[in-house]
Parts: sequence; C-alpha cells; structure tokens
Amino acid sequence: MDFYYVPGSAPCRAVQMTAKAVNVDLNLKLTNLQAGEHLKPEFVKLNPQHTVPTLVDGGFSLWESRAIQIYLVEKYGKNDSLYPQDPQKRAVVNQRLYFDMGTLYQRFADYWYPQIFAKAPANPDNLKKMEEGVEFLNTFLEGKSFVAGDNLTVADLSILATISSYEVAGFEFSKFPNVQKWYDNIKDTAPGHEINKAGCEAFKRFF
Ligand SMILES: N[C@@H](CCC(=O)N[C@@H](CS)C(=O)NCC(=O)O)C(=O)O
Repeated sequence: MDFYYVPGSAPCRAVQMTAKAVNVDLNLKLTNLQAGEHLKPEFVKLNPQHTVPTLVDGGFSLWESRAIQIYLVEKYGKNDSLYPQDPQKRAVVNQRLYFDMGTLYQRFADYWYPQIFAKAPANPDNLKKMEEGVEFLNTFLEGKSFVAGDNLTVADLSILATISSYEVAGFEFSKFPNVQKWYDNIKDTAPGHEINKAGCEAFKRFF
C-alpha cells in the first residue's frame, strides 16, 4: 500500500499510527511539498486535491486523513474497537473526528500557519480561539481516559497527532488538566507513538 506523506504533518502521523494499530505496512513515499512534488501530474492524478496524506491501496486512491483512518480500520482491523459499529458509539467517534478537523486542528492552523509559512504577526484573536478549542477538548475528557467512549479509537489517534503539534508549538497545557492527563497517558503508549514523535521532531524545525 503506497502512502504519500511528510513526517511533520499531523494528518500523516494520525494515519501512520492507525496503520500500526491495525498492523498494516505502508510503503512510504516521502513527498516534498517545498519542491512541489504534490503538484506534479502523476500525483494530481492520484489526488486532484494534491494533499498529503494520500493512500493508494491497489488501484484505490484515498485522501483526507480521517477518511483514511476509518478505511484502514474497516478494511484491515481485526475488530471494531477502533471504530465501533454501534451507531451511538460511532457517532461520538465521528463527532470527535469532525471536531478535530474543523475546530482543534483548524484553529491551530489558523493561528500558526500564517506565522510559520508567511512570517505574518501573531493574531491574538486566533490564539484565543485556539485556546477555546483545547478547552472544549478538556470538557469532553472530564472523567474520561479516551476522547470518545471507554477505549482507544481512531479519534484518539487523530487528536493525539494534533495535540502533539500543539506541544511542538510550545502550547501550555497546565490550564487544561484533563487534556494534560490524557496526553501524558497516550503519548508513549498509543500504537505508532514512536512514529508520531519522530514526525514531531521534523515539525519542530518550523518553530
Ligand atoms: N484535512 C486534510 C488536510 C491535509 C493537508 O492540508 N495536508 C497538507 C500538509 S499537512 C498538504 O498536503 N498541503 C499541500 C496542499 O494543500 O497543496 C487531512 O486531514 O488529510
């Protein structure tokens, strides 16, 4: 299975951890975004949206990290624990995945990417929004060990990748004790956590 990626990218790290969790070997295709490799016709043929991560399983090409995570679990998982069949349990996992994509990761990107990629000044309103996103996660985690339900799911792996990026950026978690506790528990135990850490090392060079 070919996997187009860059190590520092949180969405790529989330997929790599999920692949580990279901014991799937990825054929790593490092994609140099700075050199525009993702804009080459052969890549755009695989993914017209030209984003990494992109997975190619036989002739089937898929992008959007959370869609890839779900595909890997549904196709290769030994059971449904990472992405439960039960409609309400699955709905909560989906809610957290959409929360990550639309709020937690998005607000990180809105605050940091103009600064690190366009050397723009920090926007204090975006910092507040980013902190509010982490506060929401802190509330979801009240009295819980996992972000959705009572066991590890793809939502934990997606949010672990995002929160690891927050840590790389020097985010102060002490005001968010439930997030801190969840992160401390999962960052050295999640399947593929070593890959996540190595990717974070690569991401550090932007800060
Ligand atoms: N929502 C997407 C985000 C993917 C994304 O934005 N990837 C970035 C790298 S982290 C990228 O490929 N940027 C190049 C581009 O958009 O042309 C996902 O979760 O997979």
